[in-house]
Amino acid sequence: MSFSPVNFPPLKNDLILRVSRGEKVERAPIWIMRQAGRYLPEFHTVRQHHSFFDICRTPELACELTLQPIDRYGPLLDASIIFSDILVIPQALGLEVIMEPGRGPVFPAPLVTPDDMQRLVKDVNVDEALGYVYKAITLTRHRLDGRVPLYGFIGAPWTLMAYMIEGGGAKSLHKSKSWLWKHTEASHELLQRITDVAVTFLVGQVRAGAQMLQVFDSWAGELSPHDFTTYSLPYIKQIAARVKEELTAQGLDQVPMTIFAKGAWFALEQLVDIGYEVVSLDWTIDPEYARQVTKGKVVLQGNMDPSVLYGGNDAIIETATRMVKAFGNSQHIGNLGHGVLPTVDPEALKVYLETVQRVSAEIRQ
Ligand SMILES: Cc1c2[nH]c(c1CCC(=O)O)Cc1[nH]c(c(CCC(=O)O)c1C)Cc1[nH]c(c(CCC(=O)O)c1C)Cc1[nH]c(c(CCC(=O)O)c1C)C2
Repeated sequence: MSFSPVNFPPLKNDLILRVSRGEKVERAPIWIMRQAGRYLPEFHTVRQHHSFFDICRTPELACELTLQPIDRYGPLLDASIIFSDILVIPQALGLEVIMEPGRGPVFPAPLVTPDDMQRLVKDVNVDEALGYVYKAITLTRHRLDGRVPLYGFIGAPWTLMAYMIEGGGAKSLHKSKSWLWKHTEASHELLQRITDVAVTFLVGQVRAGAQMLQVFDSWAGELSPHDFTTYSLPYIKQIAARVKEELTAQGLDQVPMTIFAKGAWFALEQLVDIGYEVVSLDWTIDPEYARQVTKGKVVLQGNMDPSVLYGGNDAIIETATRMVKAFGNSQHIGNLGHGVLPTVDPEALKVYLETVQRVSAEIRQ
């Protein structure tokens, strides 16, 4: 069945959109990074029969997995995020990525020297290469039936550059970081090429039906403050500005944008001024400190340590309550400080969702 990105069912829960616009709301909305994924038994049932990237490329399957946590947790989740991966951009740029069981994503032929950039596709036709994500988004908007809004997302240029050079997840990023100093010009060229694809891709996701956008700079905290300011910040700033311009140019409505620069606590003051409505925090940042630094200029998202979900219900309730109170009745979107881990008990996550919704409502009364 094919669907068009028109006549979407009316939204029944717009809490997260209202808080992102800076409106006062009755409680904190909540969603979870990686809420569709390996901790859910229903994910493994589908995954047994299909490879990871086949699922991403098959709108029916990507839609099904996106809906799994929404079906399971019902009103305890206030947003959905399209099932895909940040590594679809390197694929669109011409690099092969395979998902190895137990190991995660692997690039059989990563970029080793700047000469390897010749292997990248020059003028990527983003809408053609990643049109399968758009189709999954459009289908999911219809199937969600307005239950919650749908996020689109990308990986930030620095994080994607690091994957493209390291060839997958890595303990230290010395290969990709060495480019920054040895091949400075080529690094900027690579970051710019990723940025150009990212802008078109995000706008395409909104055209297809995405109602919010998140940029994952998962490896931001691997950079020194100076290098983050030089090699990440200008590009994530450019992305926010150009997406907004392009949405207007194409006659599309603006959507709230979130930046998650994991580990970049040192850059918090800069992150509020680069065009994102929401700044997502990892658990190493104290919410009260974040409120002081950001001065109400952005909505804050986060940020319990995902490992607390292994600590038993008492610890989850106590930690979540403390966190919600520390964010206060300011503009807050509940989430974890990073993605939910693959071996978490889905019932433990439920306790977290319930606690954030309940306590955030209580403190707003
Ligand atoms: C947003 C998202 C991502 N991946 C997936 C989603 C789906 C939507 C959701 O959040 O529910 C599915 C998603 N992506 C993946 C899986 C597991 C695939 C499987 O084995 O079945 C799922 C469900 C595979 C994947 N993809 C990636 C890894 C990490 C590897 C490493 O650095 O060691 C892994 C393990 C790269 C990746 N992918 C993503 C990030 C950014 C968030 C983060 O920092 O965690 C990153 C770094 C983003």
